[in-house]
Amino acid sequence: MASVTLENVSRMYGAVTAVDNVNLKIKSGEFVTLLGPSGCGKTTTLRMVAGLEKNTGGRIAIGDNVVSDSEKGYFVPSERRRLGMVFQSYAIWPHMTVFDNVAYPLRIRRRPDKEINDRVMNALRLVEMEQYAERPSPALSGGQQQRVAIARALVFEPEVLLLDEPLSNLDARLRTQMGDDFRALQQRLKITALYVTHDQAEAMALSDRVVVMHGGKILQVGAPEEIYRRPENRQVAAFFGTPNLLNATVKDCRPNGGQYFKLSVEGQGWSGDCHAATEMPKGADVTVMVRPENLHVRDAGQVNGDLSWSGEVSQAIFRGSHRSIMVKTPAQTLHVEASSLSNVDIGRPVTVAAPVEAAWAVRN
Ligand SMILES: Nc1ncnc2c1ncn2[C@@H]1O[C@H](COP(=O)(O)OP(=O)(O)OP(=O)(O)O)[C@@H](O)[C@H]1O
Repeated sequence: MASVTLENVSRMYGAVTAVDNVNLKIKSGEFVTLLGPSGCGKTTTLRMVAGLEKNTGGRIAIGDNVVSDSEKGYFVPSERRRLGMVFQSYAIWPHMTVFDNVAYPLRIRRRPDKEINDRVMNALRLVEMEQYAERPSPALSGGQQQRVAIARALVFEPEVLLLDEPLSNLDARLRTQMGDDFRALQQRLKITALYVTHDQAEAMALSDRVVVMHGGKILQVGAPEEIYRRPENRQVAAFFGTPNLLNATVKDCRPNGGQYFKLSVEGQGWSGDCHAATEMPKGADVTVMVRPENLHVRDAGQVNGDLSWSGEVSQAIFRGSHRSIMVKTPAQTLHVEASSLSNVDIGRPVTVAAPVEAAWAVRN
């Protein structure tokens, strides 16, 4: 398996900059996901690595081989890049059996029958579909068709696998299961994978690292937990779920002994401690992020946390797996995700609290 390197990669369409100076190194065997809202440049980035689109700036390398260098006018076509690709529309041919679908890329390259048979059966075994080899493709479920598409992408033992929203045609339950299965397969085979999705939960569950994109640029690259818990700015924070974002001012900042700084902050009618990645001057305006699942509702006055707010319950919604509780405070309404067993009356005065590890501050 090979690494993938993008150096100052850009793509212009006339005056539109679809991808703007992207730098990224995907290590051999790593699973990296490009995540971002519609139009942020994910697909264009993937298609440039695939060789289906030419970069108008920068260089792309697969392993030690440069495959595209816009300054030198050098471009290796897609079919010579040793890539496997899986797209949203599986592109399974309905008039062929499962075996023939997977064999197709080998047949057009006129490989010997014995090699075709061995490689196809091996690829089908990897996705646990060998017993369906002779089945006509239309007689498969969506999840099975997707596995055939993955087998076909693997049949050439590609150096890198590129996947563009491959699970988005599946229903929610199958999507999670296929995602988990695919992650297990990727780890077992140590495939280098570049994956595109706009689904945050999918990106977090599958990836070694997530690349958050916006407007053609990379906003942040990091392990899923790092990006979720320690976003670099308000935009990345707001991209995952529905965090509480509170305006505050820094009163004090000191090293925390570890990697982070501990801040004392003050907002409208509240104060407390939180963590930050960088040192912040006294008086600096910050946004403090606290995720709904890390907030706890207590009886009024019962302070049990490093940060707390006084307020009144304005709404409580049963959602099956949890209960969404809205608490109106002088600063703003806080969203708390509590156990579905918990129950609170509307209008009741409460204290909302969070531990210091759950509160993360970024500069405004
Ligand atoms: N062939 C094209 N001609 C002109 N503009 C294009 C072309 N392809 C893409 N774009 C523009 O480039 C930008 C990035 O598109 P891209 O498809 O990479 O986004 P995306 O993040 O993959 O979005 P989605 O999730 O909707 O697929 C968009 O503004 C899009 O309109």
